[in-house]
Amino acid sequence: MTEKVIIAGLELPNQDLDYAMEELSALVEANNMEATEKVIQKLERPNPATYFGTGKVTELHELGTATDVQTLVVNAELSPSQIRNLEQESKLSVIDRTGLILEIFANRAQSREAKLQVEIAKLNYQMPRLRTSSSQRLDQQSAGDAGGGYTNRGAGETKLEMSRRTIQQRINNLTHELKEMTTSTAVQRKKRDQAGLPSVALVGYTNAGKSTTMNGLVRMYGKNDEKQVFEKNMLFATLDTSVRQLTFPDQKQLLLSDTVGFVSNLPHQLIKAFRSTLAEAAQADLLVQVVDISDPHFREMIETTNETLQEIGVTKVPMIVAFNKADLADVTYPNFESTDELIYSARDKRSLVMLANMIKQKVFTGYREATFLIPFDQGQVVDYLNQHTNVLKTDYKETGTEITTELSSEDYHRYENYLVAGTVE
Ligand SMILES: Nc1nc2c(ncn2[C@@H]2O[C@H](COP(=O)(O)OP(=O)(O)OP(=O)(O)O)[C@@H](O)[C@H]2O)c(=O)[nH]1
Ligand SMILES: [Mg+2]
Repeated sequence: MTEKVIIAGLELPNQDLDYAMEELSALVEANNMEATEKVIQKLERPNPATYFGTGKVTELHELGTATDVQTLVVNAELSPSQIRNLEQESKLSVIDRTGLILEIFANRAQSREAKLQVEIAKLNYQMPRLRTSSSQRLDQQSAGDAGGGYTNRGAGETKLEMSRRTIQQRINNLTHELKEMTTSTAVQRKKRDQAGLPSVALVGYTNAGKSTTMNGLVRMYGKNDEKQVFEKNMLFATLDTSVRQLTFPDQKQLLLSDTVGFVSNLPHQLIKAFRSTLAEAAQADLLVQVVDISDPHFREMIETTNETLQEIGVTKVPMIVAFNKADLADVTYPNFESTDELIYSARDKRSLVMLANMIKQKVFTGYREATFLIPFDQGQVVDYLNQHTNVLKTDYKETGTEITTELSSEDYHRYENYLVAGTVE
């Protein structure tokens, strides 16, 4: 049964609380809960003790009793003492925004890497919050996994210190395990880089259609054995990075990656723990920011994505903004606004061709045409050029195979020795 909750937020100066509360409500739903009551208070600044003002806290307590709701979800990251005080005075079990997002991530994580990352983020969040029910909830979710036993309310101070030490130890162990795992991921990435293929990363707000776009492109340009990634109408369906190879009809190839989506104020514990997963975007030659143009708040979502990219240190990678789900909005598609902007639908083939062409135009800029004369005993070079470059013409001469082809500057330099005079720059 879905748990009913009260969502509550402070309207501080210069804040669009309406949108923040809508987002919070979607996050609540993503955590299998239902926001049946919404409470808002206008304040100059948060109350340091209970976040909300005293009168509002009483109101929350009464509302909980009247509607038989036991849980309060607050639209902010609260300090440990704020959670404790608010729980005591409202008699409600309090979850803050960070705790909520951590719960969703914990429920979604499938791979060992994602599970480790979420667990580390959770422990870092719990550490200063021992004895509050927010951390208890998280603890119950992973009972037996996180060690347990350290969130007992009213535990003695010594026991608390001991628990903190145990948690720190566990964080260290998990971080070590994760590091070993990500080292092997980094090695894989290096191998891919050496293969010389450009890489493109899909980024954007959660549920924008990144995975659907990836699957569409893979269906059209992937090898037959390339697996589809998980796509679903829910927040944070994807928590792992997947990489797929695309080969276009002109033989040009690239690597496309799909990764975790963003939401505003993504908890810093998660950003830190997911650094290696998010690194895929930082290493890319091109970003495609997927935006759900059918959502009235798409502008805020772009803002959120750009802010998050900055926070993870992705500032210099060129980007195409791809406005998806045009079929649900009242706009013409596919339609490119400029070389950096496209309106499309990930479910539409013509759209995907257009997106692919825009991507190709950006990443294959260093490509050039050249003619090589390959001696007959160098068959492997002919094979390579046929498989990896866009061969335009093949002639058999007395001394070898003459091939005119379009190729990356890397490949050009690799076979420079075979260049036919006249094509050398
Ligand atoms: N109508 C319509 N639905 C779309 C389109 N693209 C994606 N969707 C739907 O939007 C939902 C989310 O798509 P995903 O591809 O899983 O989104 P995502 O960006 O990968 O989301 P996360 O992994 O959760 O961050 C799914 O139900 C898709 O079927 C589109 O062009 N039109
Ligand atoms: Mg996804």
